[in-house]
Amino acid sequence: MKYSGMACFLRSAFNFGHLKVQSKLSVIFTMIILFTYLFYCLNGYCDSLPRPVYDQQSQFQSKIILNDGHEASAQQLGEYNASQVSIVREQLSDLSNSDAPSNNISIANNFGSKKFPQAIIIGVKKGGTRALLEFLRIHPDVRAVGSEPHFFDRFYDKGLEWYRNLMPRTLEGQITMEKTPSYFITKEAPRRVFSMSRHTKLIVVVRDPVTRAVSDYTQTLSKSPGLPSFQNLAFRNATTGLIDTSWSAVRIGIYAKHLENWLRFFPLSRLLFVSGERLVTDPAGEMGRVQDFLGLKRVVTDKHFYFNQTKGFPCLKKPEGSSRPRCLGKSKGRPHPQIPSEVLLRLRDFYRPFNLKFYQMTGHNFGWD
Ligand SMILES: Nc1ncnc2c1ncn2[C@@H]1O[C@H](COP(=O)(O)OS(=O)(=O)O)[C@@H](OP(=O)(O)O)[C@H]1O
Repeated sequence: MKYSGMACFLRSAFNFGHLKVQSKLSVIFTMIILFTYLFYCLNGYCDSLPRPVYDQQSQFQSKIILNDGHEASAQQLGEYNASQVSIVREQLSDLSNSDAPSNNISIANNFGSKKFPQAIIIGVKKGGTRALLEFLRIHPDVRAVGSEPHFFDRFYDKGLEWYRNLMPRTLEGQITMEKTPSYFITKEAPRRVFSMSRHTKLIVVVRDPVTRAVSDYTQTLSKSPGLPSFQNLAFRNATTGLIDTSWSAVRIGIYAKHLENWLRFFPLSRLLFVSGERLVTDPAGEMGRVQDFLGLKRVVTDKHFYFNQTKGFPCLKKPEGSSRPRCLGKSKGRPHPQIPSEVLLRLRDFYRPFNLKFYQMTGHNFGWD
């Protein structure tokens, strides 16, 4: 029954004897194209056609918000932990000034395969990690997750396959990357990354720990305006000037202590320390070092940057195929509250021995003292 119906359809489709040979040929040709297109769509290949940027962005955002590597419904979105949503919202706002977030998101890609990251930006929080990742994403051989996966600190129990599924697809020769600044201070992270791959390259963006602490405080203050003053939180005892190392804004800046944990598993050669200060004053120079470390051709150069006077930070010149230059969002490079100079001096004294140790461990003087 099915076959006789089909035969009838084909007979009537090709029964156009009254047409001239030329017209017949063009009708046959058109039908071949239509059938081929139908065949490809049924096999799912139509998905790889480029979509409008806004469509990709919304798809990208829902993937990020859920962080589960799968397409998800609005209901699942509502069920998702509120703090996660707010973290991701901030991460998205970091990218808000980008028109297409980066060239490797603006092309729908169903080719290649999802691999574990060969390189991870592991820290430090407020060091300039977002800037580094966005600058790297201009490189055609780098593909990175836009959000922070937090696999090696928060979601390790979800398993490695869950993690790999979050990664973008890469082609031969492309590097998969992600950034989660809290890995640097997570005790279990070095062992966990090592058990994924001992060859993972680790990048740490470090910044003067005093400025970093103020930046960290500024971020918390923006979310909780009733927060006590910086000095109230920084000192255990204001009279003696004893620093409260249990305050995370202070603790994160003791870089030497955290680095020790990583050096138990990885040789120093597997780590690259990027100066957060130089990333602002000489982004191209710092990007040169990063590309060398990753074994990439130096594609990202000074041609890609301009200094935006209003923002006070380097931004990306308009990338190819985009109409606007790109700066990071409002939560990056925001003004800091005024902290009394004696408080900052005391904090600087506190960090000095740790900084010296860090310079010795890395063989690099970052000039914070
Ligand atoms: N090009 C450019 N544009 C804007 N901001 C820049 C840039 N390069 C470095 N920075 C500095 O990055 C600081 C934020 O660091 P992170 O991205 O690591 O923050 S986070 O841990 O992901 O929240 C951010 O800290 P704040 O100045 O305190 O906002 C910036 O100083």
